[in-house]
Amino acid sequence: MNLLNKNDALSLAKLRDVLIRLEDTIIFALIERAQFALNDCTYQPGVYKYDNGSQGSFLEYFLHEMEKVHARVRRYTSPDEYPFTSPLPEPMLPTLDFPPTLHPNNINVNKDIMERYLQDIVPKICAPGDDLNYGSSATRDTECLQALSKRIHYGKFIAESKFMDPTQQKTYIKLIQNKDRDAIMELLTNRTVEAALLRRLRRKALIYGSDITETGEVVTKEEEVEGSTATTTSRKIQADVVVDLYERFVIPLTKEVEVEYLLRRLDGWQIPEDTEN
Ligand SMILES: C=C(O[C@@H]1C=C(C(=O)O)C=C[C@H]1O)C(=O)O
Repeated sequence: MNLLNKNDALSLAKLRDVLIRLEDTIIFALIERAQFALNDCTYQPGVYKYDNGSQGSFLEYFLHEMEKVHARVRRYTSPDEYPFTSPLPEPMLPTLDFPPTLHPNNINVNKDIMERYLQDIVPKICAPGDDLNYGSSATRDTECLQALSKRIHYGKFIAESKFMDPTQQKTYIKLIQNKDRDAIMELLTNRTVEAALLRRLRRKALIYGSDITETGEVVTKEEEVEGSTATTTSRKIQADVVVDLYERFVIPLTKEVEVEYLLRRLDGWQIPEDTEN
């Protein structure tokens, strides 16, 4: 998809294809991270001294330096004029800014992503302990966080696309004018799409998380299950963890981004006459 092409950028079907592809990115990023131990010291503030004077954890230092590079490069690649006719809140392209102060949203999405990732995800996918691979695990953490942030910030494009739907625009305008957050959330929610996503995600996590031999067999291991030995598939990541991550965290945050975006959608925008009540 070309985000600089307005038709592509606002086609709901194309945007949903991007979210589907990002499922693969996120699952593989988690699998990459899961090969290293927890390495808890990389998340503790003040363990190391940094040349930029930062007080944060090793991971925060790492993210900060990465984001500096991204910000510098973006300056040279942003088009002068973004081809949307209506304003999109900054930053226009989803990024993981750090330190996480950034968004014009009330919610501090990236701080939420970071907290939930560290509390809920890393301890479930990594072996407890320390394997001294601090640089490797911080690199993988960065990839996971950037993929999650990108996915969740796509809510802005999804929301714009839903708002531009001529059959829905009047209703959205009314709800936005009434600041009816709950009704906006209800209107933008598509439970069929969510349920299909969770089913697909479980299958992907089962398949991508398996090891395959050169003759195509799925690698198995012998395991003690309730007192007897059973043959189970050896998995690099538990499908439940991935599904739970989406159900409790990725989808709800994407929708919060959608609502926050829509609540600002009328600011500085002239409502077309034929849409006004
Ligand atoms: C992203 C969308 O909006 C909502 C959020 C979804 C998600 O985060 O996966 C899925 C369906 C909708 O409830 C969409 O409609 O595709």
